[in-house]
Amino acid sequence: MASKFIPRNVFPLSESIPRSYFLGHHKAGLEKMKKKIDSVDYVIECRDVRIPVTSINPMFEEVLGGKRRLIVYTKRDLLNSNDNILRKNKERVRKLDSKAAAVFFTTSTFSHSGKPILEQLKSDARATNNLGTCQVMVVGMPNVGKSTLINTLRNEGVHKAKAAQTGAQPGITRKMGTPIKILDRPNGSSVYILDTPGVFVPYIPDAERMLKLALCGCVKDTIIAPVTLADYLLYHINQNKPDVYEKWCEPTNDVNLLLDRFAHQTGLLGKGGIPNIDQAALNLVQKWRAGELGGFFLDDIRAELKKERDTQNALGIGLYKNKTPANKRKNARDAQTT
Ligand SMILES: Nc1nc2c(ncn2[C@@H]2O[C@H](COP(=O)(O)OP(=O)(O)OP(=O)(O)O)[C@@H](O)[C@H]2O)c(=O)[nH]1
Repeated sequence: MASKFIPRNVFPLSESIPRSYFLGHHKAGLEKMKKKIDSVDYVIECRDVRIPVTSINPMFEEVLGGKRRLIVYTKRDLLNSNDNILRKNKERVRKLDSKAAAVFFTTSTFSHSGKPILEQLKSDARATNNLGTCQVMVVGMPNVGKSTLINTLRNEGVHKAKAAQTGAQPGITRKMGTPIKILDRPNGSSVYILDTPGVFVPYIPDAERMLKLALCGCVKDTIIAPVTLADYLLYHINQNKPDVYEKWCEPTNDVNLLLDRFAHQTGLLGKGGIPNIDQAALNLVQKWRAGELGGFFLDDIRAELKKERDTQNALGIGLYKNKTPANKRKNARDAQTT
């Protein structure tokens, strides 16, 4: 009788995994946001629903300050966890955003998906300038789907064609765009939206977070070795549904075996019939990104929330600032001395 397959429950992280991907246009984009923020009335922050914690960029907290904000978890179609897991995780995710005006889980590639967001903006986004136009800035990590969301909102809101360029690789938007109209409100005022370049963080101390961001496409595919990325994907697939790759290979923890079989069966062979393992690894990752190999959370949201809280409390920054008893005492002391 065949022995039962046991998936790995820990992924071996190599020290050689790069931890940074902070490019010139990320830095410039962040600077531009800082300059622009005073003339912006509202912020939409996009995060990838598969990595709801890992795709938070704490640097936005510093830049965006207290601007009224709604959070959009993008690429909802790429999750097909069972309803119970999804509901529980959505509740956990919402806890992250207690200060947000609203939270949405959206598939921007579906038509009409922007409707609830537009309804929210219609009633909630106020213009602070004399012209009565409201400016909304969209921010997020690279490739989370900001420009796609903008196009959907524009199409739904003012029935106009695509205005922002989109693409499967990060870094398609490199400069802050010009304002794009997405809504005419009954009171005669309009809502305009600004696209911004995706911004990464300067250094990711946790190598596993880097792998998650890379797997979701926030990092260029040349940064992490394709076989490492495919191995990390295999680790997650095995914990969720190993039968998604049964047409190529039996359940395995050996990425080289899977890639070898995949390369042979999909014709990825070089001279002398040698399988092109790197290309096989990239193709496998792309299949997952296209939703063909199951959709699941990469973040263990409960564990990530705890890790995030611990890190940010230690640094005294970000989402959890002011929330610990020690911080509350410090804030009370600060308030007394000012
Ligand atoms: N399946 C799926 N794909 C999406 C969705 N939203 C965006 N995408 C895809 O994700 C990729 C990145 O989308 P963009 O809108 O270009 O992302 P961006 O955040 O503007 O990227 P940068 O230019 O790096 O800032 C594209 O291939 C989109 O088609 C979604 O809801 N579902």
